[in-house]
Amino acid sequence: MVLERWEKQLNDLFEGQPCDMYDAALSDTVSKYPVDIQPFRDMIEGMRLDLRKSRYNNFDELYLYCYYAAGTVGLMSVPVMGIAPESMASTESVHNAALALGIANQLTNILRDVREDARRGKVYLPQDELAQAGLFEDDIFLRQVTEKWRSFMKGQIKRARMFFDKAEKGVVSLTRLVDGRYGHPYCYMGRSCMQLKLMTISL
Ligand SMILES: CC(C)=CCC/C(C)=C/CC/C(C)=C/CC/C(C)=C/COP(=O)(O)OP(=O)(O)O
Repeated sequence: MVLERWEKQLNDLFEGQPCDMYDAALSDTVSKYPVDIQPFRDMIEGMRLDLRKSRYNNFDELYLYCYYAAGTVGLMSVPVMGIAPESMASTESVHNAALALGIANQLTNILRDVREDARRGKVYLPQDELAQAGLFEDDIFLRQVTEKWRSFMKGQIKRARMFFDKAEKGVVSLTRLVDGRYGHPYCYMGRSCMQLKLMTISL
């Protein structure tokens, strides 16, 4: 299976034996910076989870998925971006901020793509919170924008914003910031916060 092959290639490239040019680029990065293999393994695990799971009972379960899908990217990025020696922040707090940025970004994508995901049979919203709000899956599938839905979504948007707030504190501690869509943390923050704002306005 593809994911097993990726896992094997991942181990190989971390040992300096890349199998293609993409792996060679990552292998080179791994040789230059103290990158840990675990977030990469966790990302593959997330893909496995996504193949077998289409509902999330509560936020804890959803958080774990968000960690696999995007929190991992935050943890992969920190060793490359570097923590400024003069920064007073602990390594742990910078990792937590990077993790929070990944979670915030993934939550935003989930809220943005609710309908598209539902069409594929996927609901990445906590089932217990949907039930508490008096919502049923048909409200999603039938695209019912009711008062209940509006209020539920406002709560979800608020939570995503909280993760962005948590992330923001860590950015100042980074040393090597690269511009571009998949580079600078502020790019993710700006783009996703704009998406959250547009969602709020359209509710
Ligand atoms: C904050 C600190 C201390 C460090 C930042 C470390 C970084 C760069 C973290 C990035 C985390 C992050 C935003 C991960 C998400 C990666 C991901 C799955 C991107 C795809 O998302 P979009 O680009 O929004 O997707 P669409 O193309 O569907 O819109």
